[in-house]
Amino acid sequence: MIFRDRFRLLRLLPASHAAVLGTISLCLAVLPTFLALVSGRLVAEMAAGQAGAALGMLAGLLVLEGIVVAAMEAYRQVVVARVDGAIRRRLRAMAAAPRGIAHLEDPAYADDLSRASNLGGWQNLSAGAAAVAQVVLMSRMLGAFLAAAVVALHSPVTAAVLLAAALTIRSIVRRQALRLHAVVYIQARPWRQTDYWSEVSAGGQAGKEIRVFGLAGWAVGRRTAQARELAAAIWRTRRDILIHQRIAILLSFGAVLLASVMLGLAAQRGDLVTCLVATFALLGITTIGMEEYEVETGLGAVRALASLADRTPPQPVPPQVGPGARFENVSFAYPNTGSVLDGLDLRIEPGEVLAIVGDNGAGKTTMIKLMAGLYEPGEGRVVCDPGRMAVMFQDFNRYPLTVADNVAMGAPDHRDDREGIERALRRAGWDAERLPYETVVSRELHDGVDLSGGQWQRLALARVFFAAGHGRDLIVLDEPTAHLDVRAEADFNRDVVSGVEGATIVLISHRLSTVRHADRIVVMRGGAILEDGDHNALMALGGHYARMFELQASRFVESG
Ligand SMILES: Nc1ncnc2c1ncn2[C@@H]1O[C@H](COP(=O)(O)OP(=O)(O)OP(=O)(O)O)[C@@H](O)[C@H]1O
Repeated sequence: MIFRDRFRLLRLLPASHAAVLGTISLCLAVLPTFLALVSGRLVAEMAAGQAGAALGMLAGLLVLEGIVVAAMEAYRQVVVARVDGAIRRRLRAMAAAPRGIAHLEDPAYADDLSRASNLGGWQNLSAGAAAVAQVVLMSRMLGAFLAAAVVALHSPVTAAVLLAAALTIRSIVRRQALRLHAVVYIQARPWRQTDYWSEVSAGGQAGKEIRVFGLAGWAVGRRTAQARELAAAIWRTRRDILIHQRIAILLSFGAVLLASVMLGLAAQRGDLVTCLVATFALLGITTIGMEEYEVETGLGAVRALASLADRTPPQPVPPQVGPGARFENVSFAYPNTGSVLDGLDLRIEPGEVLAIVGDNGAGKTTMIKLMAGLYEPGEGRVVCDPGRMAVMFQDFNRYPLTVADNVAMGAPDHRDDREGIERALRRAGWDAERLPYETVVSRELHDGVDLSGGQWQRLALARVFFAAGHGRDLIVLDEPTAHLDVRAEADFNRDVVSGVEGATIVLISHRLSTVRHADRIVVMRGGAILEDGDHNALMALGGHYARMFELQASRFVESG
């Protein structure tokens, strides 16, 4: 297990980087031994009154050591950034690959995602740093063995004792690193919550409500309290580890004592080389803790990455079905909800304008998500080709780009089709005089402007029209007129509902004036279809739709 994990770490390093890194860290690991040998020789030469070659070699080695240390520091940063960058790219690709989004809403998946992507952040779970540390660690172990071998030439017993002390200290340090890491690792979820409160208290998104309700102090306080609690667990473990350093300290002390005794004996025998080598070997082992900690913490990111890769759902082949769509006895529930759709049967005929209405939470948006393949049904079958769909969700995306680029997102391969973009915008009723097509729509970006709710909605509609212009013939609009004024809603009914030829249109709306001209209206309740027919038929039926329509109409009569 340990070896497999560590091997995994090494495999993160591109071969060329691993070779250079291995060479540099090997130099760093063996240089102390050579320095010791040359120093010993220098002393011997000085004693014989003929210092010369050794002095030059020592100076050369010291310069070399300086260069290698500086090279290691610079190169280390390059490799860490490269490995962590590659992992981030892999994570993004892995998270974006599945057609569905169920995995993104799974808290355990989100935990691993933040463990694997919080590279070098507060948790210091940097896989790159761990991979580098693993190479350094191996080189240092090799260096320690080399030093011990030189010591063994003079005193095998001393070499064995020093080596045993080194390995024991290493194993103690490793266990301590593991303990500390375990505390950090389980904190992925609470730290995500803490990040949320940071964003709420200081970010722009929630700023309006935070000010209106005077929540700033409360949000900052909540973030601080949570962060303190999490940090306290780490500090408790650190303190505990510090208190339990006895054995490591005793061992180090014993090893130093042994080296000192050797120093005395060696000095008496004039055998200074041995004691110098022993001292350097000791110095090598006492600083092994940092790498151990980096390896253990970085392994957390690597394990999370492996677990994400294992859980990435297999990719179903997108169905190549004709226009329209079908729900065949479909039942569906989200992980923590009861049944949302219950044995739903619905046929959406090619070329028809179908409206779906129903109370809040009736399952209308869920139907769209199933059609788009964002979730798989629990039972039954949804026959629909997501590749033919152009969807405007209620919470459509607001890209911090220009007006034209926002539209182009509907068919990114055709972003050069300026004419098509402008046509789509005109059809969505865009006021190009007030907001030219090159206006950047983002309040965060320099020179950007924010849009009103209705303007954003027109932009999202234009995106769908642009997609439809490039071959998407199943248009789905979830609450397309929610933010539009009355005149714009009337234009919408004229231009969209009756103006699109050949395409199938699915409209979801609580505004019954938006859907009354649809070819067919289905009324959803409790995850199943309650009523089905056109406006006149449903009015004649005098059921749920008729009551909702009369209620909305009477409100206009009263206020008019
Ligand atoms: N991602 C989700 N995870 C868990 N439950 C969800 C999720 N999305 C929706 N639900 C639940 O599924 C039910 C149906 O939601 P859905 O959005 O489909 O309703 P809707 O008919 O579109 O409602 P509305 O008219 O309010 O937009 C709701 O009870 C909601 O709580």
